[in-house]
Amino acid sequence: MENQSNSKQNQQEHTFTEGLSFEGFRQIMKKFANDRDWNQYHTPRNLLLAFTGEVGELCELFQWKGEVSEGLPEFSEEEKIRVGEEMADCLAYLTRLADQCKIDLTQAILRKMEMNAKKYPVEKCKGKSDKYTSYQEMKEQPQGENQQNQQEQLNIQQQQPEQKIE
Ligand SMILES: Nc1ccn([C@H]2C[C@H](O)[C@@H](COP(=O)(O)OP(=O)(O)OP(=O)(O)O)O2)c(=O)n1
Repeated sequence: MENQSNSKQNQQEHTFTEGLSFEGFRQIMKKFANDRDWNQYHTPRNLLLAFTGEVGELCELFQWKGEVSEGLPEFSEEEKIRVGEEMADCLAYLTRLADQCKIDLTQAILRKMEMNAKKYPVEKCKGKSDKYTSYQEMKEQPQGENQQNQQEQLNIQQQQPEQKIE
């Protein structure tokens, strides 16, 4: 009986607690910095360094564990809490960084997800993890010339990443 309810729980979709938007979190972090007179330290470069430091702390928790599974069954409850804390620190600094750079993070996320959907159409990439460049359509060319042209196109795309999805 207990096993049945456990497996039912495992099948349930994992969700985040509702009620916090990116704008809400921006305001929380802004107030946190304002209250402490820390805007003077929260410069873009400092925040970027702090962010990467926290990414490092998150990586440290996974270091030497080998591959871990969905839901982190290999981690203790305490370790899982630490994982959440480090993720929160990463997001806190990223949110502050976006704010201090005057980037609308909500808009940037929505725009980027739309770009991703166009770049990785379901019908072309379902079940495949290839980079989008591997299935981009190439103009019909005679053999040999086509290969050279593909390499040239890849080189151009690598130099101009913002034009990749057009
Ligand atoms: N100048 C600072 C210092 C801290 N924080 C906030 C953002 C993070 O959410 C958290 C980071 O705090 P710590 O630098 O103390 O880092 P940790 O919480 O990871 O502590 P430790 O390094 O001991 O693991 O506090 C901040 O906004 N600006």
